[in-house]
Amino acid sequence: MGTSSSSSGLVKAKSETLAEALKSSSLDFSNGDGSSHGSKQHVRARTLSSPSYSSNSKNRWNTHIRKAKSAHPALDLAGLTGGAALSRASSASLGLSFSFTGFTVPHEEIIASERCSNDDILEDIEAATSSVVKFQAEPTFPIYLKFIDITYKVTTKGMTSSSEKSILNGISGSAYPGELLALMGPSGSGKTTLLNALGGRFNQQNIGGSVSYNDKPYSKHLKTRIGFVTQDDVLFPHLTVKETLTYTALLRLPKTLTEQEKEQRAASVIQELGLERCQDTMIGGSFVRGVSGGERKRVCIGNEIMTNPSLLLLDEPTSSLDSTTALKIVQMLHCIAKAGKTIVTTIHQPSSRLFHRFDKLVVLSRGSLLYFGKASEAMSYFSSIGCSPLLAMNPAEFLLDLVNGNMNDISVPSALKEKMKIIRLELYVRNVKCDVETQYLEEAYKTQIAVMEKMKLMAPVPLDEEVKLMITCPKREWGLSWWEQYCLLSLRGIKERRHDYFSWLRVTQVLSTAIILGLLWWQSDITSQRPTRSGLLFFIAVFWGFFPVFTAIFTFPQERAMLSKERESNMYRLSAYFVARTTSDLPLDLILPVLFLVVVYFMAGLRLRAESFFLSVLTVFLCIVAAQGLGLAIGASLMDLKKATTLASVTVMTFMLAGGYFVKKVPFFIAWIRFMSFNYHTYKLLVKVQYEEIMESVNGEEIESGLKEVSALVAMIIGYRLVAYFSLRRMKLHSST
Ligand SMILES: Nc1ncnc2c1ncn2[C@@H]1O[C@H](COP(=O)(O)OP(=O)(O)OP(=O)(O)O)[C@@H](O)[C@H]1O
Repeated sequence: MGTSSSSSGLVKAKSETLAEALKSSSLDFSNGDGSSHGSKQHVRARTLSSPSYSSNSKNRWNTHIRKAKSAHPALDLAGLTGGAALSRASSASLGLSFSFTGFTVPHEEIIASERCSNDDILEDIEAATSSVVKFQAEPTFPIYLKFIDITYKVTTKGMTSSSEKSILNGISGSAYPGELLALMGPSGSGKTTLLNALGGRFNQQNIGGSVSYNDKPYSKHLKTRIGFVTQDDVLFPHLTVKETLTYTALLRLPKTLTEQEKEQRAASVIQELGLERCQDTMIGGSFVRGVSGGERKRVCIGNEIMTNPSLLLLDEPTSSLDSTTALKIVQMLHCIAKAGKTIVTTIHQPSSRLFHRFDKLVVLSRGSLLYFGKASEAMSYFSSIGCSPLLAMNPAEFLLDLVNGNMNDISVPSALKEKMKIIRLELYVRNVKCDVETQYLEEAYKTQIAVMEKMKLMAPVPLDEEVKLMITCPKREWGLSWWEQYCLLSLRGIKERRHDYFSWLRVTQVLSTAIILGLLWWQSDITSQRPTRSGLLFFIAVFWGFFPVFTAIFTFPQERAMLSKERESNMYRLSAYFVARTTSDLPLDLILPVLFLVVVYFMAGLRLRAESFFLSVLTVFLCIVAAQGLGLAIGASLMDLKKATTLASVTVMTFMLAGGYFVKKVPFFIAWIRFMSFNYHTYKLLVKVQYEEIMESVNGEEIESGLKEVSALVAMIIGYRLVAYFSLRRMKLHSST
């Protein structure tokens, strides 16, 4: 890998000298995972990444650097302080970026750093380390993101006809390691759509143009390298902030870290995002009061930055935050970017202080590109095309006013003024709708910048082919084994549903039904063969076949957004999630029927034998698990609660009617329904348990061995769950696709 030139030798020598220097100043110079990586060189400052790292550690870091400087005065100081020379060394000669305390410093950053004074670099690094150094130091790779002529169309259905709507019209741009790219534009201009396209979140056939990552197209292996903070906060409402971030750390961080290290990482993210005060507060949601909107947003960001992704995409990370917190968040993103990550964020109305943190800017209006380039050059570009503010204005405010066509405080070129007059007249006379300002700005961009920018985008990224391939085809590794994932997901599920889990409402519902049944069938005589006794048994079969279906239906549709998000980031195996989600509630599912049957047994005077009580419990348990399977299958295959409840009510009613109590002989052409009815099998088993030694038949039905019924219920338990599992496997991860 890499070229072997004389400069690479020099660079290597410098790297070694730096290693020595850092060693002598008590810093550990090794690969991120502690092993030797051949040509890949990583500096890991363990002292700094330790959880005990505090604000004065910055000073310690500076001391280390200064010690290194004085020990090796011949060393390139700019490179040493910023890690820049080494980055240049490795990226130029080895085709790799240099991993510095867990993040890479890319080629561009290095070149940029040459223009800065040593103090600037030191300041940059200080800021970066203070924000990001606490994140674990595994090696990351740079991602050069380019997008050329992105188009996106959707078909919208009207009352009578359907039409095609263009959401994005040929958007081009780029974001490289070390850069923070902001997507700006009015609401509905296509920012989220573009961000989704950049994150590979659309079916390729819906989208035109090309998005490349280190000159390679999107591949699913990139999932682990990309962090995506969605506009809607997708979090479990009943978990606390600390629990949320700790579970993310445990599930998403690599196996190379111990459980303790993962927990420490979660703790440092909490500290980093200023969430210490609310770390034990529940996240909350529509029905539960929890943390504030801004805190929730920060938890979402924490979930994504936890894994140290190479490319971080954020949709409105500062919405609903006060200006200071928003600035803090953007400052942190800026620091993460400077540490070698590629960051793209949509933003609504940044303050001027915030605006100056952006390296690049995309300005959109109605899906068209009005500007792509350096953020610092945006104002001069717009003034070059005749649009500049008449009063001192925040640049972001000016840009938004401009693209929204609010020209009150903006000087407008005479050509545009003339055009606007004609259009207004046309508007008045013919009721024509035309956005003349956007058209003007779009044309201006096309003629002034677009061609030049596209040429730049065509240039290959400064990385070796081999390194590019390493990024698109990394080894897929889970953070935990299947069993560990299962245990952790079960525990998380139980914690999230702890309020439901021991719900007194459910207990009251079951107990009151049992008492009413007991009173209605009070001490019914088993030898009297009264048909009412079979009525009681049939009701039990229906009761325990009804509620589980309607509870289970909600399971996957309710967790769809979370499942989709977590699967998108390869957090765990679907099978581990599925088994955990469908088994973690089973203990309660066993407790409730036991309670129920104890009451009914004694009150209704059912057969008082330990064996028959145990068999009745087992029968009801099988019925519950089979009914849950049906609910899970319907919910997972439809993923729509309205449709699912409608289908489930029809199915459950049919199963009940075919359950052997109301209709004794079912016509042969629909006899199969009876065999699919868990009510039927449960009823038959309950009857068998109660009457086995007393009579040969009940209500004209022969009493046989219950093996057939048990097998049928077990087949349903497995079959319905398989349907649910494969439906989830097929589930599209994003509703937009
Ligand atoms: N699947 C779709 N079907 C129909 N219209 C869509 C679809 N997806 C996006 N749109 C429309 O495309 C436009 C751009 O949407 P997008 O969410 O990207 O805007 P935005 O700039 O992110 O807005 P905001 O800042 O309000 O979040 C909107 O008018 C939206 O209604």
